[in-house]
Amino acid sequence: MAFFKKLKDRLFNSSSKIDEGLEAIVGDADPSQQPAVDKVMEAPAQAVDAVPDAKTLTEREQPTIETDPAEAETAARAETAAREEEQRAPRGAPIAESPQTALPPVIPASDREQAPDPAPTRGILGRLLGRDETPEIARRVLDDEMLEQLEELLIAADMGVDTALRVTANMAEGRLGKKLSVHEIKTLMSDEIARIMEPVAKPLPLYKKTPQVVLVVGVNGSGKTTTIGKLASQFRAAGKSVVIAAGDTFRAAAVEQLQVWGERAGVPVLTAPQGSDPASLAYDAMVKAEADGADLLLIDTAGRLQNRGDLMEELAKIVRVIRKKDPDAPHNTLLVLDATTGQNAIGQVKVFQEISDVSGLVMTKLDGTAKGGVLVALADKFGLPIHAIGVGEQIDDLQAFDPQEFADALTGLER
Ligand SMILES: Nc1nc2c(ncn2[C@@H]2O[C@H](COP(=O)(O)OP(=O)(O)OP(=O)(O)O)[C@@H](O)[C@H]2O)c(=O)[nH]1
Repeated sequence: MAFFKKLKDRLFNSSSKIDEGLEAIVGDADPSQQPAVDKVMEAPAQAVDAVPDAKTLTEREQPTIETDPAEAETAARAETAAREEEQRAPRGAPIAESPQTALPPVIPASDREQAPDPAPTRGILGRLLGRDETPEIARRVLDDEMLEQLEELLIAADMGVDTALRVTANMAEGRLGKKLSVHEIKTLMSDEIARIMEPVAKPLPLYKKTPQVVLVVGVNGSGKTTTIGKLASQFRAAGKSVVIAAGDTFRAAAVEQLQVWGERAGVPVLTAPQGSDPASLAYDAMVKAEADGADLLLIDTAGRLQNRGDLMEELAKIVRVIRKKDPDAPHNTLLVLDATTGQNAIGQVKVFQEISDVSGLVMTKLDGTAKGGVLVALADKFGLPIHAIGVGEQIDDLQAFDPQEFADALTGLER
């Protein structure tokens, strides 16, 4: 549960976008559908009018208190003076200036206008039982117009037109004309999204034959280095021995960054002089991994998509060379995608599928983006396994992909 909370908090930007959108859509009901509000019996009312006012209390209490008449007169005078003083005083906060602002401060300002007046909604039974028929749950009839609005909401969360259409069409099946609350819509939406994602939620497979070679590809800045560091750390924690090869030999900064991650994870990082052949480094890394009896070899690669032909050739050469040591290598080609690029991630999968043999995905930066829906589009379009998701910059911010948890977090659903 704590884990879900964490993911939900991390995906706040995506979920809050859908959350707010759904509230607006349901609140946007055609007046002809009224009454679109169901009243639900709730826990005993907040005793707004059950709290006796101070004056009543004082009057009730007076007879029980024996006092000297002179003392009582002095006290009465003091009380009157105090009351007059109170009425004159400007009362620090504007709280009591209007009945609206006199609501208890625990109700957030945004909710104050909508806070139902308890008096009119109280039924006879409610009064007798001291209960209120609150809160009111808004509902809206699921029709074509609402479906279109839901579609637009999902497209705005970067789910893409095709996937948004599929999700809403399945949500509508057998439910057109039914009145739905925000929570019911979220549940339907979340279940539908989870259903699409279920088949692709697969952790990185581990093979008996070692070293298992994992080639990590993706455009610059997508989070390859960080993901390699996080993966190395997790495998180390699981008792596996890991070697990293800093295959982006053109960028000194990339190599240095990988060395830092290697230190954090306690894993050796093989480097080569700037500008040297990454294929030759990959070969050396294979030799070292075999000699060390390593379980895993993680190879970082360059991500300069601007020159697709060169990158394709570079990756092909790395593969050719490591196959001299193991004809089945690389055993996995992980494509790292940055969630903040939204629909661009679709194009990146297409390109990397052309230039390498992508076997699975890691999506990074799902924290702090409102574009998390792109992962649903990727699952729907390509069906490639999603091995993990990145939800932060720290070493333990790489999580296994859980479709239902992700779908709940994306839609802001509290179960
Ligand atoms: N918020 C967040 N930031 C991340 C995540 N993964 C990576 N980053 C950040 O994204 C930036 C780029 O990450 P890198 O790992 O350097 O990306 P790269 O693909 O190796 O990029 P190059 O080194 O340029 O090839 C860094 O500032 C990371 O800290 C994540 O899951 N969440």
